[in-house]
Amino acid sequence: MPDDSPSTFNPFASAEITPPVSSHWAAKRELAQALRELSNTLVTSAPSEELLKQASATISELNKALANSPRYYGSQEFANTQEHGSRGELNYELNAIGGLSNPLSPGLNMWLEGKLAFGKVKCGYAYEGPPGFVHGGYVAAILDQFLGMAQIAGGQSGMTGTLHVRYLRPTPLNTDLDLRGSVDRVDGRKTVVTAELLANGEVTARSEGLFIRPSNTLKEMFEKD
Ligand SMILES: CCCCCCCCCCCCCC(=O)SCCNC(=O)CCNC(=O)[C@H](O)C(C)(C)COP(=O)(O)OP(=O)(O)OC[C@H]1O[C@@H](n2cnc3c(N)ncnc32)[C@H](O)[C@@H]1OP(=O)(O)O
Repeated sequence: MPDDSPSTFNPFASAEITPPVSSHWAAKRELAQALRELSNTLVTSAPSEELLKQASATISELNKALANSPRYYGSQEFANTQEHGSRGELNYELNAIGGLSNPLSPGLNMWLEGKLAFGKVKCGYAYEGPPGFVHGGYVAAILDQFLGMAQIAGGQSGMTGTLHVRYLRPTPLNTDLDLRGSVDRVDGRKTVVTAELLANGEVTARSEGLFIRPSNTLKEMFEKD
């Protein structure tokens, strides 16, 4: 069973995308990207009703075929198989905001340069809130995930206790967005991290997160009996 021992896997050492652990996960990344493209097409097109119904039927068939394979519910269950990589590797694939094998994730890429954290992401039309702009919930989620990675520079990692976001201006869709952040202070199990989200060099949102290293172990928190 996985334990709390530190993993050597570190996808945040550079801006390079870390390769998948196996050809299986390479294929999953490809399918996730195809599904992202499908989502983008669905929310930006007006096909005939007939074509829409045909697409639903085709996709339902595909879903049935995929569902008829071994199933693992969540990254912990995948990790327990010991055939799909470590918990860290699986989080890198399946995470809701950064996971390359998760079609709902906008694919946030993040890394550390010394004590400074950097990130890049682009949100297509499926992430629209105000017309032409990224939904504020996604902005907050992207910042949360980014702050959660940046806290590593403080020497520990924990769960988000509080997240504060100040939305300065709307964040545009289909635009390369940059993130930068750093640890403000560490106080016992608490780490306070700040970050900015930028579009075309302008800050669109500023945030501060308080991360708390839990009193219980990862095993207690994430592994079911
Ligand atoms: C190593 C662990 C790694 C975890 C995975 C890392 C993944 C990172 C990915 C990140 C990206 C993804 C991000 C996500 O999506 S993370 C998902 C969103 N966050 C959560 O679901 C967190 C849910 N909450 C908890 O699990 C626990 O309550 C935590 C772990 C937060 C604390 O439970 P614990 O039992 O350990 O705490 P304690 O009672 O001993 O209190 C300790 C101190 O903290 C203070 N306090 C407590 N709660 C809060 C609060 N909410 N705000 C402000 N302060 C709070 C408390 O007053 C006390 O202060 P003091 O009296 O000492 O001054």
